[in-house]
Amino acid sequence: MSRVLLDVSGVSKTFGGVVANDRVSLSVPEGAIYGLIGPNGSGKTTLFNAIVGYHPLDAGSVRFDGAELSRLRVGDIARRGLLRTFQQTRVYVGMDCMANMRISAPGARAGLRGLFRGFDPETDDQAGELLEFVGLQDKRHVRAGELSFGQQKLLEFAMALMNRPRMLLLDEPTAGINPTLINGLIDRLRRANETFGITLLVIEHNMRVIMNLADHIYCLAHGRMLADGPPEAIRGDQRVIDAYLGAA
Ligand SMILES: Nc1ncnc2c1ncn2[C@@H]1O[C@H](COP(=O)(O)OP(=O)(O)OP(=O)(O)O)[C@@H](O)[C@H]1O
Repeated sequence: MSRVLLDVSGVSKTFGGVVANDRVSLSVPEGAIYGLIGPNGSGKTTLFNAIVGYHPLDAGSVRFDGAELSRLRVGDIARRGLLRTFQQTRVYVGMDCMANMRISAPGARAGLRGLFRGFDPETDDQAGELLEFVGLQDKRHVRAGELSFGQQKLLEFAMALMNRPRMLLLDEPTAGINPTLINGLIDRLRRANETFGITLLVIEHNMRVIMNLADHIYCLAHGRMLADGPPEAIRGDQRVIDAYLGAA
């Protein structure tokens, strides 16, 4: 097995009286695709936020490639190659796809001026190639707001790839997408893992998707790590089944 890239150890986070993460630990080896599941409110998004520096931890540590992240800011963590996407897409609806890609290039956000000044050919080449990778090459000059929700998710994924991440945390990448596009998106996630070597940790409610995609699955319930194992073990784990039935 490859070496550990992301190592979360004993992470706790409380909001007022709500214990959203209670001493959560997990680790993801470099080059793997891991899943994170759990009923609504079990603490999955809170854990993603903790990993990428959106909020300070109450306790615990997050190490990425051996370095402690828990005191770093979001931007510093992103520069180390660890990025996340969101349940709701975050594309710029008034801009076309190319402009969305350009503004996602490292350093672009620091100077909006760059948008008007034009970008270097290398950035544009990379943007074009990645739009092609996600199947949006025909939509280069279409405003993101005119894309379907599923296409916006593909665009958001391509925007994340502009940063050449080492690891992506994906928060429900298939939520709200029609079944045809879901298969395309899964295929792209797998290819990003195989072709670019990007390690993935994926929150997913769609069991068919995560069972097919992930090498290994962690399951949270009530803020705690309930179980982890290969998909076939998780599928039959009575604790996991009970957690979902109890939450239904
Ligand atoms: N900023 C916040 N302020 C207060 N409570 C919060 C905050 N963020 C999360 N929580 C609470 O923490 C708990 C865990 O929420 P979280 O969003 O992490 O769960 P989740 O597993 O991602 O849920 P879902 O599957 O519905 O997205 C919930 O009880 C939620 O209400």
